Amino acid sequence: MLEVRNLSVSYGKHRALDGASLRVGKGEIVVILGANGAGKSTLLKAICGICEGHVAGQVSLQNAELVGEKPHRIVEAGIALVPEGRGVFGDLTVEENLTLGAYAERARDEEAGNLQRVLSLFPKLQERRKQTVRTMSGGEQQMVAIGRAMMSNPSILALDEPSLGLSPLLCKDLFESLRVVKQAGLGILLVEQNAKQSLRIADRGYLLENGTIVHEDDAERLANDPAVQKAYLGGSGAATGAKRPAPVAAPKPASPRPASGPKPSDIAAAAMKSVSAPARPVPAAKPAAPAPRPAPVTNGTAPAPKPNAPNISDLVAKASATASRRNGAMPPPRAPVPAPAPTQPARPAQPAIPDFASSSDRLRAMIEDIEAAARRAESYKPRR
Ligand SMILES: Nc1ncnc2c1ncn2[C@@H]1O[C@H](COP(=O)(O)OP(=O)(O)OP(=O)(O)O)[C@@H](O)[C@H]1O
Repeated sequence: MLEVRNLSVSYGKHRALDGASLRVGKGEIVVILGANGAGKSTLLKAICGICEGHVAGQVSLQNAELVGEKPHRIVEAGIALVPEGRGVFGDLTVEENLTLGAYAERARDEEAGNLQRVLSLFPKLQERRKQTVRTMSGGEQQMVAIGRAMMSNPSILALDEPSLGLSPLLCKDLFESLRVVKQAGLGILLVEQNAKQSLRIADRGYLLENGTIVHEDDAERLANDPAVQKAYLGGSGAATGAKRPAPVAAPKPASPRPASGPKPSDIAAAAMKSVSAPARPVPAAKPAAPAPRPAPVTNGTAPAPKPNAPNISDLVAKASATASRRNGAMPPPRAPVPAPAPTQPARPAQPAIPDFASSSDRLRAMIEDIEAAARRAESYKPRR
């Protein structure tokens, strides 16, 4: 029914999909497995006419050629996409989202019937018809997205990682729902990282590696194939349930900041490095003696920074505490606590004013200045 032949996509010079061929029959679930960046989303986007890259090859549905067609023509032809990230309209109700899905001409005459079909498929949506979608859970929103796609009365439903971000329980529900959708006679093209569960409901599967389909088989054989188990199911016993299901690759981070990113202290240090010089001249009133400047101490137990190796994390924490004090209740002013005298006599070469060549010194000096100003402000009494 859906036939993809020799489909290739390039983003500039980057070949993201290379001669992919596949088919999806009526009432069949076909899963595409592949690691991050393998080209799975690109494949779906190219089929649905929304790919930003250059697309070559053939996509046909019931013998109608679709490559080069506008996305809405492809929806009219009978392919509906549930995009990664769902794309629901958060400020609209469930019913409004579903109704929008019936925009295609092929769906308009059967809008009422399709709505009933979707609501009986997802009873929760029936209960929540009037609920604003953004107030729903991730799993419920995913149901809205699938329901909305089904409202276009498609013959092929393409889903891009629908289980992403769902709890294991909701995943189970989702895959069960897809089984019901299949029973309604739709063909399903499913891109998934959850290999174990998707192979359980799928009829066939394709393995996509670096833009190339490297293997095709029926789902049961794929699930029992030791190579597939090793690459996609987390070990040899996974298909029998003996091992924890593993995604094809590391799951996408929920937040845009990678867990392994730079530490706040590294970011602070890098930011300070970009400051080429102190923002203002060093005040002349600063003590000229070689003794270290009084250390700003936010409480009696805070360690005074070591003259030569201040800890950036401590400084950042102090700066943050200063800011909190300013925003919240002001504690009674504290007298500045002098730093302990250096254990060794200060060397003449050591400047009285910190050497601003070091970014951490600059940061420390700025914080000290800010704290000194805050102390002056706290103890300021206007003359009558
Ligand atoms: N719009 C784009 N412009 C340039 N390169 C892109 C674009 N979209 C995708 N790519 C690149 O094409 C390759 C395949 O990306 P694609 O999103 O299809 O992979 P994927 O298998 O869906 O990955 P994931 O599982 O992480 O979503 C990647 O190298 C990606 O960086």
